[in-house]
Amino acid sequence: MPTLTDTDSFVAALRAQARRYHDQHPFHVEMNAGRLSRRQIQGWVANRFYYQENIPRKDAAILANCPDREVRRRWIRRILDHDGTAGEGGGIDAWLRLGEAVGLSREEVCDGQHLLPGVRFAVDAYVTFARTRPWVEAVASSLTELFAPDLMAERLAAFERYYPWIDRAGLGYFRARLTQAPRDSEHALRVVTEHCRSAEEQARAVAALSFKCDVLWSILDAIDHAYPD
Ligand SMILES: O=C(O)c1cc(C(=O)O)c2c(n1)C(=O)C(=O)c1cc(C(=O)O)[nH]c1-2
Repeated sequence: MPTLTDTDSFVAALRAQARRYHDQHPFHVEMNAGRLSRRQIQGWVANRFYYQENIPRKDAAILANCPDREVRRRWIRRILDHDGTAGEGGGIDAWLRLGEAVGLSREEVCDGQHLLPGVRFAVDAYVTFARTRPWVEAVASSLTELFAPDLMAERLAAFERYYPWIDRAGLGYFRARLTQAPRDSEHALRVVTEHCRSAEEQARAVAALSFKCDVLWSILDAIDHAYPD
């Protein structure tokens, strides 16, 4: 049986993937230093929409593959957080408001006219991973959200400080994620540590998280390449 130390070192191995998180991508470094142009910010917002709109489909794939009712009952909230409900807009609506705040119409964000092939491939790979891999690995791949809150807080401050042309009303998405991401990642970490007991299962969870870091990095590579200035 694994000891407590095993769980500790497993969690440490997961957290060590922070070294490969996209906060260190040159595009994000430039963004947070206030050095991106309006066109670069617009390109990022338009392309990241494809990630946002596919997150609920990724989470629905996890639900479909998960036999554990307790996990499903908790996980379904993620879908509502993004899709919203009849009475309340969700994250996707909030992202469209961010689009408007940076000068993009809802239509041009929704119809994918700015969507780059590399971003599409990376996001599609994430959804396919959740559809085809064991559900616990897909849950592990969501753990990049352990690293997201610091980046979100830094991004919020940077947008307010360096990009005065962006309408403040459009920043609600990031504010909401500051509380949603820690709540979600804490749950995902509990699920992963409970279900990955053997060294092999733990290694597969770390590999899933590493894959996800590659997804996020590739998205920014494609954006960085298409919008050099
Ligand atoms: O802007 C970001 O840096 C960032 C990163 C991540 C992430 O680390 O996966 C997510 C988000 N945002 C995000 O907004 C979001 O809803 C989200 C869901 C997930 C996921 O894998 O389930 N990651 C992320």
